[in-house]
Amino acid sequence: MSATILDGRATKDAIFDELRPRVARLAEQGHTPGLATVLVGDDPGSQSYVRAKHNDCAKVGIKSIRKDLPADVSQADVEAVLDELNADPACTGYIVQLPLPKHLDAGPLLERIAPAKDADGLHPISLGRLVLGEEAPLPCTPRGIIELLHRYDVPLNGAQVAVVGRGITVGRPIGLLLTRRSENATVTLCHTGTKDLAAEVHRADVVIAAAGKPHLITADMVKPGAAVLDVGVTRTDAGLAGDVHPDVVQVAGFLSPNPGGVGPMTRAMLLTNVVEAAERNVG
Ligand SMILES: Nc1nc(=O)c2c([nH]1)NC[C@@H]1CN(c3ccc(C(=O)N[C@@H](CCC(=O)O)C(=O)O)cc3)C=[N+]21
Repeated sequence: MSATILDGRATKDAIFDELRPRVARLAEQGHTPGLATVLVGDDPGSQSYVRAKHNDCAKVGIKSIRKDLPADVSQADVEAVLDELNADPACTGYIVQLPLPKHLDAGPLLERIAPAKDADGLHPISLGRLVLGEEAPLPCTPRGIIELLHRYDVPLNGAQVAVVGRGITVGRPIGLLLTRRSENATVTLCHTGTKDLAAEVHRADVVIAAAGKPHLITADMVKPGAAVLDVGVTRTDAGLAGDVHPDVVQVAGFLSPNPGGVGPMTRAMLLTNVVEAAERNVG
């Protein structure tokens, strides 16, 4: 038996089909949503991600604004660009593409984003609201993971979930979403200090691998029939490697591959956050 593949590309396309009429309605009201990206430097990976986001916008009718800055841009010049976007009515929401070059202080820049324009859902105000259960833009990758599971009818209510990795974009926030009453999962957050990772993973109905360690999750660790989501990705000499060993497909009930799983879902949720922000602005 082989796992059912949780197809992030097809699901992203389905979500785009749902966003298109919402964007058209906003446009008719004179409120076409706009997504801006701030990209510093010429890292090829970051450039290709940003390009994909602008292509996505074109597909659903969202206006997109690119701010590409040189690798040696000053902190003050980035701040000026953020202030400009905060004031620009054509920009509904925006992201600062990470990672930033080392000479920039990322924290104060990310905090400078107007919370109402936080498309990533990673602003301290947004994360604080998530903890408090208040309405806010949600972090895109965790939201994409949950959306993918819902669309394939993978049960979360009462499920035991093992999250592997405590990063700010995925591992740290996803437990907050999964333990809301609407999802009702029980979550264990595993990390490098976890004594028996194999045991924690083995009792899980859902495994979210977001550690950034190639092939960390092996077939023997997975409970037969579990849903496994490969979120981490690492560039190795042999090419891109996910956190999940390829043999897991033989044991899992559902598998979200990398690529083709959570990455496209992250982009779909970014656009969803922008459309929701535009709808909030119209009231
Ligand atoms: N402020 C900020 N927000 C982010 O959301 C953010 C970021 N910075 N920095 C980098 C990471 C990475 N990330 C990805 C999103 C989609 C794919 C994606 O769609 N990947 C495709 C493959 C794309 C390809 O082939 O190049 C897939 O998994 O199938 C990948 C990676 C967002 N990030």
